[in-house]
Amino acid sequence: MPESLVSLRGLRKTFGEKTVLKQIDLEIAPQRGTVLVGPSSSGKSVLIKCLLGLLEPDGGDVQVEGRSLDDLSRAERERLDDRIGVVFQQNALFDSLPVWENVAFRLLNRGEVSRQEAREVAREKLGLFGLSSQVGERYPAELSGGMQKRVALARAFAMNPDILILDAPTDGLDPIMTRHTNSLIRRIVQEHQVTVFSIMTEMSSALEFYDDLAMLYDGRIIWNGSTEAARQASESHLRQLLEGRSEGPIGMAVHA
Ligand SMILES: Nc1ncnc2c1ncn2[C@@H]1O[C@H](COP(=O)(O)OP(=O)(O)OP(=O)(O)O)[C@@H](O)[C@H]1O
Repeated sequence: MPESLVSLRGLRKTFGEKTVLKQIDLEIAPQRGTVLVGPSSSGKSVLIKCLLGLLEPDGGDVQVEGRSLDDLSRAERERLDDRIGVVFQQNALFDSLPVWENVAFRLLNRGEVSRQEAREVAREKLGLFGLSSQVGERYPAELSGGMQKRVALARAFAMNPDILILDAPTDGLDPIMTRHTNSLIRRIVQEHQVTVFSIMTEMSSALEFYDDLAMLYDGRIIWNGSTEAARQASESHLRQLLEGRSEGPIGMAVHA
């Protein structure tokens, strides 16, 4: 097994005058859960979008299984996309489609299963997140924020991905659903050899449910190691974030 599934090498991303990612070097181990933490506006979502190829980095490279994303043919890229389940921070559901079609979107697009089979997959995946098949017939705009998040999670699982990329997958969920979702993700990593890379804003869940932790600060990964080591780490930025203290080296001001 390779030591890392995804490698980010010297990744840089600038918007106008603002360099959000200065130099990102990170190895994401296969079949483990890695959590990305960092203060608000530190560039976590930008990092994930660069990793997914949704934003073009200004420098550096993203490699999956030792191959640069830039070198993949269109067909290889599509095959890779089929292996990746994604939850975006804002869920990114299609308002014009009923929930079940949102969940089964990729399956339907592939055209390899009937609508009936796709509907059945959607029903099963919605069920994983406590949503009934009646919810499947409704439209995203009719659902609460927490329900929309569950739909986005169900969609991420629809293709039985072996890589899950999650941007704040439990934000907006109640504590019961948060725990259920975190446990489910954990179980899936363990039982199905899935690799998870997830942004988390809730530090106790980050430490409890993930194997490895990387902290993004000032455009760089300033700490990276096991969550077990993170609990004991003395690095001052990481300690402040984990303990949620306002005093410390991380300021609270955010500049647009
Ligand atoms: N498309 C864009 N154009 C211009 N600036 C952007 C763009 N996307 C992100 N940014 C800026 O990049 C910075 C990092 O944003 P990002 O959403 O990655 O932060 P984050 O760490 O995910 O924050 P949070 O935890 O608050 O969601 C912010 O200052 C944001 O305004």
